[in-house]
Amino acid sequence: MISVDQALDQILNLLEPLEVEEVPLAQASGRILARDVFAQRDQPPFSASAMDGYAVRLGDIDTGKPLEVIGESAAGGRFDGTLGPYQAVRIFTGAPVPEGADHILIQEDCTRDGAQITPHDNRDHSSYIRPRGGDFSQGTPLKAPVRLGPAEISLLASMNIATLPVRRRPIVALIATGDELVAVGETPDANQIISSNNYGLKALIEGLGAVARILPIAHDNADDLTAVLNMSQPSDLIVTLGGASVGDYDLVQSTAQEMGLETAFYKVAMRPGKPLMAGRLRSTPMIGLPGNPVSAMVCGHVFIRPALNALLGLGRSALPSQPASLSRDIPPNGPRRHYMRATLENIDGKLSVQPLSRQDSSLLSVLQQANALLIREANAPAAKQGDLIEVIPL
Ligand SMILES: Nc1nc2c(c(=O)[nH]1)N[C@H]1C(S)=C(S)[C@@H](COP(=O)(O)OP(=O)(O)OC[C@H]3O[C@@H](n4cnc5c(N)ncnc54)[C@H](O)[C@@H]3O)O[C@H]1N2
Ligand code: MOO
Repeated sequence: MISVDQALDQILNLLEPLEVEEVPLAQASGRILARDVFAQRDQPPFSASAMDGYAVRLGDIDTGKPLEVIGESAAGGRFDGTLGPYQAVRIFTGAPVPEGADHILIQEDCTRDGAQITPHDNRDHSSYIRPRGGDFSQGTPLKAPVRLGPAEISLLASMNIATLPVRRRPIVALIATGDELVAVGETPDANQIISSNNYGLKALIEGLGAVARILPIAHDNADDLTAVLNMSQPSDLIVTLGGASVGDYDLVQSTAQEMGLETAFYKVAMRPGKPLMAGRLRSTPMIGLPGNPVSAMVCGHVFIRPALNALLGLGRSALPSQPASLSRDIPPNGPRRHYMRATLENIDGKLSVQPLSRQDSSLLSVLQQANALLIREANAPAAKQGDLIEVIPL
């Protein structure tokens, strides 16, 4: 059996970043920027007022003398003249600061009487001027690769970048296998269960900006599996669910091999997830996940997430983990790295992690209560309450 790190490395070796396509900004949410893009303009494009009030010369208002209001600068327009001594221009938030002014006197800090304003003694001392280019200037890059969330999208809009080079969305074909499975919404007979793994994986995959195609459930025979595997195009990755272990009806690997699968590895020293398999079927990378529902989802986090990141040009890396303090003693671990379902809490700024009491890989209700995977290394000795241990937040 190979280690989790070796398995991930071999999976990543099967994958190349996908092609780049141009999309309009309004359709770029959640996509991965594939090349650096550059601001088309300065922002703000002029020095701008941050408040409603009066553009003045700071030296004038310190004297306590009244100032004469000689014009107005509102957002979308500007005051064209130059401010002279003891003059003020009425100004609004976002409007250009007129020539000669170096300070915005907010309207709460003065009294207006006709065309005159008198500054109050007890004033706010901020200048309230946003300098030209203070946010970014023309040519400022947004560096690739980066996932485009709301902050990036609004920044790019402000940079006046109307279309963007992004990675094509990976297409993942999902194949659940097993005679006991029926699709959600159908009526199972007494010996059947509802197929959940394909829906859980679809949610995980689509949350990362990829497209999941749920194919028909394959029955536990080579003909049916072959027929469904033959439906897997178009796809950038084939993920099978179940049929991975050593039982008489675990036929995924042997059937795929008949179809030309080149196996990269089979079996990983991890719990849950031991019967994981990966390879290349014809030209498409394929990952065979174990059928136990929690095993499938844990492998989804540990392998499918990094695999999709690789297809999206986000590099080759394992999911980030961080240390947290154990909230109770735990026994030594066996020979496989254990990803324990756990709850992670921030207590007074310190992360505390508690493994859930039931760790069987069939328990979706336990997975749903977990918000982290606690990593127990292979053959780790017993750990004590308060020990620091690595966790992957989910
Ligand atoms: N003698 C051995 N038996 C098993 C071993 C082993 O090493 N020796 N490994 C165990 C481990 S670990 C796992 S994990 C499972 C994985 O088996 P398979 O990948 O072949 O999965 P199945 O047998 O098809 O199913 C296991 C379990 O999960 C349920 N299942 C399957 N697919 C779905 C689905 N889409 N949605 C919901 N539930 C699903 C299935 O009904 C079974 O209950 O093998 C152990 N056995
Ligand atoms: O490793 Mo299996 O994946 O325990 O449930």
